[in-house]
Amino acid sequence: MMIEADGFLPVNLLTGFLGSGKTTLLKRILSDPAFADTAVLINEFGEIGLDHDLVETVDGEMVLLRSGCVCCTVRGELATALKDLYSKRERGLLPPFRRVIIESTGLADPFPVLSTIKADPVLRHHFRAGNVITTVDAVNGLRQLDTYIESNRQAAVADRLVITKTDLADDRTTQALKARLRTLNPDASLVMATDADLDLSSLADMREKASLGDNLSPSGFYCEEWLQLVSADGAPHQTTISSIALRVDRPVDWTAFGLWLTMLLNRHGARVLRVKGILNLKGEERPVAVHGVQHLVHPPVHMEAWPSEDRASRLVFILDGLDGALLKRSFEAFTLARMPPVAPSLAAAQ
Ligand SMILES: Nc1nc2c(ncn2[C@@H]2O[C@H](COP(=O)(O)OP(=O)(O)OP(=O)(O)O)[C@@H](O)[C@H]2O)c(=O)[nH]1
Repeated sequence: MMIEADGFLPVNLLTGFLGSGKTTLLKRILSDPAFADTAVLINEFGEIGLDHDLVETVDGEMVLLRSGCVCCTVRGELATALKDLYSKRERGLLPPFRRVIIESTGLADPFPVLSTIKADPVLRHHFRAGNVITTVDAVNGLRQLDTYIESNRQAAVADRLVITKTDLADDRTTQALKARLRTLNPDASLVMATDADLDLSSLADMREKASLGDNLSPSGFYCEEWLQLVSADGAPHQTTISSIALRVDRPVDWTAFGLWLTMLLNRHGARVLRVKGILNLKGEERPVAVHGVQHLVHPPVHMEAWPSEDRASRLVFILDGLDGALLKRSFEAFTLARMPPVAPSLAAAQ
């Protein structure tokens, strides 16, 4: 089946620092009927694909969601993923989606993503830059802007700034964050994720356009200029960021795990940029999703079902200046010590 008279499909970029609420916003977007006919590309950071696992409706690398969206994981180059998507659309293997949303990783520099479309001769015949939607966490946002250049870049190139977690932050902090964002990016519209009246469709560039004249969005125009500005003297410097994935095959004791995580974040929260995972807890049929961002631990969420056959507990940590190998040893010592296969004294006697 061939698609008729295609225009240029807008590619919207959903970005924002680690744990700032990109996936949470994306889930809302995916369930909004206004976003039927949307293809969503999800990127991953870390050794195992937890982003992918944590979207409960996903099964495999490319799925059709009930809402009419196509959802895929980007494994290699973004340009390849976009071309693949377009070719499947043309061949009628996918519904004729009208727009794309890419969820970037929390540490992504938005500029290469935006320039991918402009730079690629094939892509620029089918796609155009849509909106950059940037989530900023009200609890951790100011500190992240002070410390990480990526956070500044993500905010500076945004067409839409979405402040999340205002329900967890005091009003003064939220106002200070707003003022800071306004200085970095006076033109973007600024909304609160918790606002009951938030019109999600106003965040993305929704329209397929027929003429090339429309083929440049403000972010496409101003991107390089802005990046130079926010990279100027006095801007935060890149630090040592690494990720570590942990895996435990035996069910985990929630109390032991909770204690270990609390101790870790009390002591090193500033250096634990993000922790997320899926846990197989002792005595629980369903998996539990855990999320933390620096000192903030979000309430654990019981998921409906395991997303795949794999029943192991899996955690990904993104660390700044903290030794992942040490963290792994501490986790293993702690969790294994609390759930020995046989009593240690018996094991020693054998
Ligand atoms: N209370 C509250 N929690 C939120 C809000 N937005 C997101 N969260 C929680 O913050 C945690 C991280 O949210 P995600 O949506 O996974 O963040 P993310 O930006 O996709 O994370 P990464 O992909 O790891 O960078 C989760 O536990 C969410 O439930 C909000 O507005 N209020």
